[in-house]
Amino acid sequence: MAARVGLSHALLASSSLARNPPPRARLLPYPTLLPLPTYRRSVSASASALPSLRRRRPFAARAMSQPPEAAGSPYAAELAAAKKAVALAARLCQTVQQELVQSDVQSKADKTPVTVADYGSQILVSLVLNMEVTSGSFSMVAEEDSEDLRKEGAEEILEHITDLVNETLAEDGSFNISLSQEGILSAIDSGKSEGGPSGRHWVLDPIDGTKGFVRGGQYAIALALLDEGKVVLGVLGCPNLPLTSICNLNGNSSGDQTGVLFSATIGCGAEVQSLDGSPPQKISVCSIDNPVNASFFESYEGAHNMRDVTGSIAEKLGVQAPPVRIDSQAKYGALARGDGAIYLRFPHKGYKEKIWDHAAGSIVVTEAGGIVTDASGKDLDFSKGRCLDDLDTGIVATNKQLMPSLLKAVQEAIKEKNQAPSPL
Ligand SMILES: Nc1ncnc2c1ncn2[C@@H]1O[C@H](COP(=O)(O)O)[C@@H](OP(=O)(O)O)[C@H]1O
Ligand SMILES: [Mg+2]
Ligand SMILES: [Mg+2]
Ligand SMILES: [Mg+2]
Repeated sequence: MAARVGLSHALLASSSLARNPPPRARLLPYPTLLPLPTYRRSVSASASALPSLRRRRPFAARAMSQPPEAAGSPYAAELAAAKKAVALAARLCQTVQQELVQSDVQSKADKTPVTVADYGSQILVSLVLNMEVTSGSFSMVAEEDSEDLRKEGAEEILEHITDLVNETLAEDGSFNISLSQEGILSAIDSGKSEGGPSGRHWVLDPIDGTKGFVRGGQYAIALALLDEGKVVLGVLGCPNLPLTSICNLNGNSSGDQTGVLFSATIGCGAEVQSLDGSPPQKISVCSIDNPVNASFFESYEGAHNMRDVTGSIAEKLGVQAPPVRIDSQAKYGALARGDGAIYLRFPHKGYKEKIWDHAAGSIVVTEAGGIVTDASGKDLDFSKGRCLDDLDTGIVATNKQLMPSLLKAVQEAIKEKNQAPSPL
């Protein structure tokens, strides 16, 4: 286990923390200083296998530290820190996606992909939250851990991640700090909390939609705060999502400006702004009340959804438009700003939903006036640990007008599926 090592006085003297000292500085729970002054990453190959991505303005972590619009809310400081953390992580993800090579993508024990950017994003979010939120103890439930990076043969990828993180920190300039490889591993493992019903826990999906990220499609950096088992704050960074509606694009970015940050605090509404720091604007779900006019979102990945169930629900409701298939919690964000009317998610039997796949997205939708429940109409319970344990079958999200007829259609479709003879 990594020793708790604080920031050295020399480092503090030249850092932004020294200029604006927090009332009670918390020691970083992991060693931070690099043994060497700088690393430079050699970018070796082009991402020829990926669709080309335009170079864009870097996202502005600094711009996110403007006075929080939820000022007066008990979570104003946490919201400002969360936005800053997500914007910085988005910057790293964007850089990696533009230059992604095969060796940047690894396969985890459960056969799902993880990339250097998933790790890099988790490290940066952990670091920024530790630096910016100095009250109370730090607990984070996050998707990734360092186990594979500690194995023999992982030295090169660990060095690559270390370089990426330190270069992102240096380019941003908000934090005069760099991490050693041990600091990198410890920062990843600061996300090992089990969460639960008491106290405060950050919930992080450093890249939601890793498959979309690797494909050059949609993905999200999803960060939420649980307080006494309830989601009280959520931030979704969607670097490839157009600033205007995604409706009818089937997940592809248009020529419009992309890079969207959704945020919500309990009781304060939901907002959207560009990831490079435009002023936030209030958003709300659509007001459609006739399902015939509704459009619905579902996963891009067919294996993440029972499409016979979602197809049957759409048919029962009379939905005419084809589903809009996009990766990640960008679906929740798009729903929250009214790009579509319904989000359906019915994983195959046996799959356990993780809290980091829904915490940030669900509060963005509910604070935008929508409802998110399971198939029986029950609220999602984020207090049970790392998984959504009590979930009945699937997740549905829509506006208040459509929810009663949607739940009826969902329950009928599930009943019919359960009664149908199973294929041999
Ligand atoms: N078989 C499966 N069924 C449902 N969800 C799955 C799945 N395998 C992986 N997932 C989850 O689906 C998430 C992506 O959601 P979406 O389908 O909406 O894009 C993944 O998040 P990560 O990419 O963070 O691992 C992962 O947690
Ligand atoms: Mg994953
Ligand atoms: Mg995820
Ligand atoms: Mg993920």
